[in-house]
Amino acid sequence: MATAIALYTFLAGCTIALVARWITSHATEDRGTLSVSQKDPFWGLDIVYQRLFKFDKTHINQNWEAQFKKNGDTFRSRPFGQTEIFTTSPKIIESVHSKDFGSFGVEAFRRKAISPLVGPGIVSADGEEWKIARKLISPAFVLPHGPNLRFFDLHVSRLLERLPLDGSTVDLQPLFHMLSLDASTEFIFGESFNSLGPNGMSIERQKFLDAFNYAITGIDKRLWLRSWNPFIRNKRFWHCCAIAQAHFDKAVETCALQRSSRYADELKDPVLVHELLEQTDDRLFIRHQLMNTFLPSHDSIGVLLTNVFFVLARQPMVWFKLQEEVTSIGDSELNASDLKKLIYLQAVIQETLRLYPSLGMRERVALRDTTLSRSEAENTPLLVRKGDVIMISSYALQRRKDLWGADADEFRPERFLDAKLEPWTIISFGAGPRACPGQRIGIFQVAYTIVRILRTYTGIENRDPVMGFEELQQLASRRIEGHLAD
Ligand code: HEM
Repeated sequence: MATAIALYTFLAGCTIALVARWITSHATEDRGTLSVSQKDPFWGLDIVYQRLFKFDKTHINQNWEAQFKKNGDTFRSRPFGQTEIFTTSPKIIESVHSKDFGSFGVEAFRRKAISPLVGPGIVSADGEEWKIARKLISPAFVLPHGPNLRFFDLHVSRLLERLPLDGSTVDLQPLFHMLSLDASTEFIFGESFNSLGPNGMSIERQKFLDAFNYAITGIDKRLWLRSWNPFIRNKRFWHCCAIAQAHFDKAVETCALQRSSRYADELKDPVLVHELLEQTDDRLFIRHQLMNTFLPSHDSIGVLLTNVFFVLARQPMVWFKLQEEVTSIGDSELNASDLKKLIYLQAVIQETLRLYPSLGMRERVALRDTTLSRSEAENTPLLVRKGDVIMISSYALQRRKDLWGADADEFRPERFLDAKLEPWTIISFGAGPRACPGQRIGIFQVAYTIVRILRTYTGIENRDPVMGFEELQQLASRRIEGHLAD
């Protein structure tokens, strides 16, 4: 009986909360000429059902792209009374990311989901808090002479040692993720995890990584559930967060002790922990900033390299063209400016990011009432209310046929050589003040790794029975399976 009363009280409470939310979200007000993607005008239960049960989990980005094809470049829906504006309009994207940057934030939906693991910091902060965090970590990304190769080169050499030379099959994906981990830990702590090293990672680091990876799956759920988060009960998630944080705390202490010897080597790239230790003694704050940077960086180049080789294995012509370009510069040592001159290689990386962006959909929440215009031709401005969510699909934007041509779905790197790009039609690294600070380092590392592989191997052959790109959504989109190269 008591249980039944509690259940009914709970359901009544939920209904009242939802009605209040529906009323306060101005459900009946005209939001410009936007098409609406839902049949149930009140709760949007049809779209909730569709997202939960009809969306193909291995093609989430394509599911959203299909919605844009059906409803136009900008449409809205209102699941449970929450207004969501989905868009691939370059003009709206420009406003949200740049012109009207201050009216939009991420904290409302990211903070509660992410901070149990990484704490408050750049990834989940808005306003002043975000500005301070961004300013603090920025010096570590300033590399006046381009990234230093000495250390990254060692990681790539170790990767190459693990690739067979006898034509046998190899799964590249886990190796690229190890490379990514080794490079990002080098950048953050000045000492790599060396997962590709001869002895592999230490047991302690492996324990940290397992805990961190498990916690990420929890964060992913929390991001999806938004305000329903408190209903998740998972002791293991909290335990894993604690393990990961303890590892970072210990690493910060060790780095603080090594500080004086660190600067003896002037040739080294800046290291994030040391840049932060220069600016503050607050260890908890430092741990938060480090973990906030580790989160987007630890697998970033791993995902991109995997996607590049996914394409190369399926399009040998692209591989041969790359090899021609790389051969033309001989066997000389490579620095950042040499790599920039390899324009076809740069185009291959850009084209991979266009078709397979690691963040296919990103959200922003309106922090105040504002208006946005959709295009030069569209006179009616779009009214956005405080609390509305803007969902920007870079995946669908970067495949729009009216922006990229009839062959938008095809992998054609030449498009980056031929034509001048229209602004705000590609946002693979984000854009505006919040654009990825690691873009230069990331592109450099990816380009360098590809060149080293091209110099070692004459060809590539796909041995993956799955030809299409199947996604695994885990904060970022990545491939489910590795592909196999020769
Ligand atoms: C090479 C592959 C990479 C890609 C495709 C990529 C992509 C992105 C994107 C799309 C965002 C913006 C997210 C948003 O708008 O909400 C972002 C943010 C960020 N990225 Fe990257 N990233 C890469 C590499 C890196 C690296 C190597 C680092 C660090 C060493 C890094 C650190 C960050 C940080 C700290 C942010 C948050 C910036 C802020 O909110 O102000 N990324 N990245």
